[in-house]
Amino acid sequence: MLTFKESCIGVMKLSKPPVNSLNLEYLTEFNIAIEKLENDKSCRGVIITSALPKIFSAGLDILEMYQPNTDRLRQFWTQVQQLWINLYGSQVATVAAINGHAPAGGCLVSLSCDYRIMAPNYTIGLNETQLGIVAPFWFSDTITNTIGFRKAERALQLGYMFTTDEAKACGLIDKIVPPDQIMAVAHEEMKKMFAVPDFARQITKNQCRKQFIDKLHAKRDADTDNFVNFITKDSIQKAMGKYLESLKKRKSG
Ligand SMILES: CCCCC/C=C\CCC/C=C/CC(=O)SCCNC(=O)CCNC(=O)[C@H](O)C(C)(C)COP(=O)(O)OP(=O)(O)OC[C@H]1O[C@@H](n2cnc3c(N)ncnc32)[C@H](O)[C@@H]1OP(=O)(O)O
Repeated sequence: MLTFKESCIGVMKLSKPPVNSLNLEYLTEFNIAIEKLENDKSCRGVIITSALPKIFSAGLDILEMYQPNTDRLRQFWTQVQQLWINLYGSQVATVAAINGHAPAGGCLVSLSCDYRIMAPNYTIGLNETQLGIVAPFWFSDTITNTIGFRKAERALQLGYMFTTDEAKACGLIDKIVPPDQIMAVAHEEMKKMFAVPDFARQITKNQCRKQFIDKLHAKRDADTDNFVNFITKDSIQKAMGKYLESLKKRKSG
């Protein structure tokens, strides 16, 4: 993770080649970095983007979920939950500068921010069902809160990956920006949020989001148990094995 501060704005650049997949170690690093910025009194905003060309993040590292060690799998999921709690509940203003593809966990990271700008000709969405897995309730709450129930239900069922244009049309992202302007526009959008007194913006954000974060807090252990029980099922392991094979075939084909 490349993290630096530009005045009162923290910039986090995901930099885990080849595709910024989020494994246990990287999620832990991500959480530590965001918590550090959150606790820095001089930091009013955070921009999350990718240091890699063409990929914002490929989402959760599928290899963590394929033929897993159960203890590690539990730790992995605890870090995924924590990342969402940290980002969705963040008191600083957050902008996702999506400069590449953003499937599944990559999409969730961006949906957890306050504002999303995206470069053209990429794809974004919660494609979990295409892997034969199911987005948990807090993933689905987050997309529903962004694009509304009907569109979210349809997109979740299909595991639909939106083009940048489609994402803009349904409100999954807020603005389409050429890649060379994405950081400049992220700073402009940040300034708009800074024009509102921090405490008023923060209380409003809490009013909108707290109930959803509280819901996960109340069910956190059960959510981890569900995840581990679900992922370790033979049928789910088979489906994930097939998906991994299809990724490799697509590469060679
Ligand atoms: C009922 C109760 C329910 C309880 C809860 C249950 C379940 C929980 C749900 C868990 C949620 C999971 C969310 C996720 O994030 S799952 C991950 C989904 N991600 C994807 O599907 C992305 C797949 N990848 C791609 O589409 C493409 O790789 C790409 C990101 C568009 C990039 O394409 P390209 O540039 O062409 O690169 P390659 O495809 O060649 O990939 C390079 C390299 O990286 C490997 N790889 C890609 N993505 C991942 C990944 N997410 N994890 C691990 N590895 C990945 C790919 O296989 C290549 O590897 P090799 O070089 O070794 O071949």
